[in-house]
Amino acid sequence: MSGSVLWLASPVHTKALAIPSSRWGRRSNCRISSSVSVSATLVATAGPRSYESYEAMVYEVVLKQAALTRKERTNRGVLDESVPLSWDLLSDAYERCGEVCAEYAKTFYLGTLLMTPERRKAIWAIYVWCRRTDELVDGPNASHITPTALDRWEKRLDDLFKGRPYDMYDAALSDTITKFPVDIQPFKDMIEGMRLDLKKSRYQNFDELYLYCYYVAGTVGLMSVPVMGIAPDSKASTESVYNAALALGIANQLTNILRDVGEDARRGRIYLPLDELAQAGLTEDDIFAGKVTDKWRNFIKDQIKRTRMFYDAAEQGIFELNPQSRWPVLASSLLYRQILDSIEANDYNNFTKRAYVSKAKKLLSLPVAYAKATLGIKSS
Ligand SMILES: CC(C)=CCC/C(C)=C/CC/C(C)=C/CC/C(C)=C/[C@@H]1[C@@H](COP(=O)(O)OP(=O)(O)O)[C@]1(C)CC/C=C(\C)CC/C=C(\C)CCC=C(C)C
Ligand SMILES: [Mn+2]
Repeated sequence: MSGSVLWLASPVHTKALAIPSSRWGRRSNCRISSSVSVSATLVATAGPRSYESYEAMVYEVVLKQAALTRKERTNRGVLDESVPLSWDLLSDAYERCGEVCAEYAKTFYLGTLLMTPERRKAIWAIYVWCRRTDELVDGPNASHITPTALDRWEKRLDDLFKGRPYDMYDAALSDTITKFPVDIQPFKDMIEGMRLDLKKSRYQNFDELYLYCYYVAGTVGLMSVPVMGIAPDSKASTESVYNAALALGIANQLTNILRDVGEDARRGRIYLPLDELAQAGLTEDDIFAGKVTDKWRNFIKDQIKRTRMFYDAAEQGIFELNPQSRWPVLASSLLYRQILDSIEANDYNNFTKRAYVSKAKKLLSLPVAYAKATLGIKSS
């Protein structure tokens, strides 16, 4: 990781299932345990001070993003440097983003069709940038990706935010940021997550895992809210909506992690809090052995419980979004959440059985989400 490094104390969560934040309604028995280095990006965002947890640092990013939206900040100071694109080129660029989105995320793409054309195009552009970033470390060329390549990708990001896109997809995002108060920080933080992934394959506690989940998925929530918009009649604070967006990203990523335990272990990676693993009487070798025991079932039950708490925290916020933006978010949240049900149905064998949501269930989720979103039905 480049830049300065700040040392801080990270809390031990004596109650394994706690979501580590006073914002989630509790902060239990934090004890100072160990020192860990903090990302330069977050230090740059949050300033040179120490935090009791990574989660507290991420919260500062949330506050900053919410403040930017509240003031309806414009990125426009930079526009003088930009090369204007013809309307034809731009609409082509957005169309291609839509095609990529439809190809990789069909259900989500369908949902975006309900949004206003401006919003839908902007979400496609953000989606494509995120997908391309993820492909760098997860795609076919992933083994060739180095920190230098990520630095180059970040330089490209800086340029497109200054109105100097490299290609069509970048041009769409470059245009999007002139129309919506989207800030560069969550994009930079996602790249930081990819850097982290290149060098880290173990997470000592949930706070470390939380930071990773923020980088690669919570950031998506923060990028999306300025485009999706908050309902004009919403009484919720801007911060609470951003918190919900962050929570949904974290919930999605934790779900991915629980689904992919076996696959990740085969790549030598463990995205689970090692301290909680030890508390459950399990070791890394148990994961590599891939045996479903009662200890494992109990451990995964606890991880699922916490993940559902993040979904619950997110759901409230979905109803504060602009009405046309609610459906795709709710649909994707319902769909993703069902992966957890599937892990349970597989009797917690996430080593060799892939948890998935059947086509029929996916199809059923769409009208359910639509009804909930339009009638404002929140889960009990
Ligand atoms: C409606 C909606 C879901 C909008 C988000 C659109 C968008 C910009 C998505 C980008 C997703 C993406 C490509 C992220 C790159 C990193 C990554 C792959 C993260 C994982 C996604 C799942 O993808 P997949 O299953 O393909 O994973 P694999 O690569 O196969 O492992 C993530 C788990 C992150 C997804 C995170 C979100 C979709 C955030 C959702 C939050 C919001 C849209 C905010 C909603 C607002 C409120 C107030 C709740
Ligand atoms: Mn991926």
